[in-house]
Amino acid sequence: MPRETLEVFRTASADTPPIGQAVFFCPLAGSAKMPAMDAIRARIRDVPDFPKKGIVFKDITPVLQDAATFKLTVDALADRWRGERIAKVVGIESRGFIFAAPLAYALGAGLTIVRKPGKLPWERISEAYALEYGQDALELHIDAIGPGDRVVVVDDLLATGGTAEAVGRLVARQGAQLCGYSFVVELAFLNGRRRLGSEQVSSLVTF
Ligand SMILES: O=P(O)(O)OC[C@H]1O[C@H](OP(=O)(O)OP(=O)(O)O)[C@H](O)[C@@H]1O
Ligand SMILES: Nc1ncnc2[nH]cnc12
Repeated sequence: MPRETLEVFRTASADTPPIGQAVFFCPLAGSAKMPAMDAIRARIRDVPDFPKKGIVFKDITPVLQDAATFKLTVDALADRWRGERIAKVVGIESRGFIFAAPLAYALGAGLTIVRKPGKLPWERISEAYALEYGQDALELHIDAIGPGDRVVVVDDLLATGGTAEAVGRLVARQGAQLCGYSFVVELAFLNGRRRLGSEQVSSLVTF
């Protein structure tokens, strides 16, 4: 197992309740008895050895499957950016799209999608970023955001920060104003926020 793979995906699992317990708590999500962030945290499932042996994958599908928890997750993301005159929410393929679209709707902002190579049909710019083996890239339509647009970049999870950092470069190349990055989950031990500029980063749940 390459060392970087282990570091990116390994997360502590001891403090995450089993999913059966989370189902029990669901009706209290967002109430005084169970604050929103705890309700979200309770529904993030650790999956050991996915996608490779030694990796603990943070599975967000239980957050999505529960109506109350999905709603309070989107509401919590929106609360961070309400009143900030955000013109575009930039969602990162693919799990970032899940949260970026309802956030854009909640803020009355446009949705901009950043996609993996070969998916966007129109004229585009591209930024490479490091993976465990070699490189990948992300792409943005040239007419998606423009000079002065106030934008927030959204993804489900911050690990090393390489993905979000590449998107930050795409945003900067278009002359848009990056107001910050929003994540549902942050793997703090990987220090991704330091790479992005800590003051720029907000996340709902930290492991
Ligand atoms: O901070 P980093 O170390 O760059 O890692 C975080 C990225 O990894 C995951 O995406 P993945 O590439 O697995 O794609 P997916 O959303 O299509 O599953 C996650 O959704 C983030 O985009
Ligand atoms: N541990 C992890 N769980 C889910 N997505 C990830 N992306 C990078 N590391 C991850």
